[in-house]
Amino acid sequence: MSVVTSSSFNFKSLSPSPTRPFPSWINNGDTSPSLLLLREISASFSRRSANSFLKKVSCAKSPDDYHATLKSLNSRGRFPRKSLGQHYMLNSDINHQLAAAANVKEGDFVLEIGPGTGSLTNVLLNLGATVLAIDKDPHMVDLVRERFAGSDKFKVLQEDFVKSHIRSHMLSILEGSDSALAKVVSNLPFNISTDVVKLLLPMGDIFSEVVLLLQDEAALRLVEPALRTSEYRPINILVNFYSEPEYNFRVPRENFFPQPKVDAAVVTFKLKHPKDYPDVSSTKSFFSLVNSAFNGKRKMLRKSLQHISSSLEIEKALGVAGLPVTSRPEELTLGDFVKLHNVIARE
Ligand SMILES: C[S@@+](CC[C@H](N)C(=O)[O-])C[C@H]1O[C@@H](n2cnc3c(N)ncnc32)[C@H](O)[C@@H]1O
Repeated sequence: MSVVTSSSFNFKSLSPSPTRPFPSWINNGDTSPSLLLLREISASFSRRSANSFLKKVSCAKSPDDYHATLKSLNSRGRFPRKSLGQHYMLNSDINHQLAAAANVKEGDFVLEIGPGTGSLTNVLLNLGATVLAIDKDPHMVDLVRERFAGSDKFKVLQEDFVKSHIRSHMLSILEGSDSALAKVVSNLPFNISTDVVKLLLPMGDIFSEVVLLLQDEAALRLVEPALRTSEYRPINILVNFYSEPEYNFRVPRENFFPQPKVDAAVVTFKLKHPKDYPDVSSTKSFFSLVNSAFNGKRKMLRKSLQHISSSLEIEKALGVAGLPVTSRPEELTLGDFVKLHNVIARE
């Protein structure tokens, strides 16, 4: 595995037409666009880290290594955009591990959010999957459309994933295919990860697995929240209601270009089929109860749920559900919320 360190990269320092003088140790004779870009970036490194960086670049063999990624972006005059969370994956081992976590194989249908330059897409297509990719950046869409123009197993849409009609896109792709359920594999922009989780996890009738590269701390909070902590939130109830989550492994920040300020982690959500969801009369009223409960996080449920029933009735329902009358939301597991909801719904 070749890990590139570019710790001092700064989005703003990257100018499309480099005019700053480059340090003499970088070969000024080569004027290829990617080397100019590389020099611009490297100008902000120390001499030692830049030397080791260049050495690693020259050793890299992947078609999506540091140099290839820069070249690909530079061929379109593109620079990573912070607002779009554009941190490109440089380590093809990680892309392979993402695909392996979802057990991607010949004949699978895979949704990829944010293909970027297509490094993960390439791995998915090589495994024999059909890929629907959605990217908000029209330049990245053009780039991957061109890169995979020869493949009839690739389709890309230029859309904001959060606003996309993903259910109808997937149903039209799966229609008439033998493949029962599709998979999601994605190196996500961190800023839309919560929205993506909320959108995709309730789609157990369409997807079997959702494998995401998330911010490490966010991943831990989603998968291993501790009861009675401030990190325990309604999204933890949602994650466990709709899926079996698993934290796979941490991905150090050095594997991305440009390097983010935080590490990432691969998380697998095995989606439950709707027939296996916890038994509640209405998911809408269940999550409405959960959200109301957490609205008054420090409050006891007999107070925060007063708009549903009187304090006395909530106390009674808590008792019937086998819970202390003084319960607070962060003390209840998914199972406890299900019991409480069903007791209240029966009354
Ligand atoms: C972290 S980069 C990952 C790129 C590529 N998958 C890789 O591993 O190198 C995130 C990608 O998501 C795209 N993106 C950002 N916001 C998006 C949104 N709301 N909907 C769809 N794509 C988005 C960015 O343009 C970028 O290509």
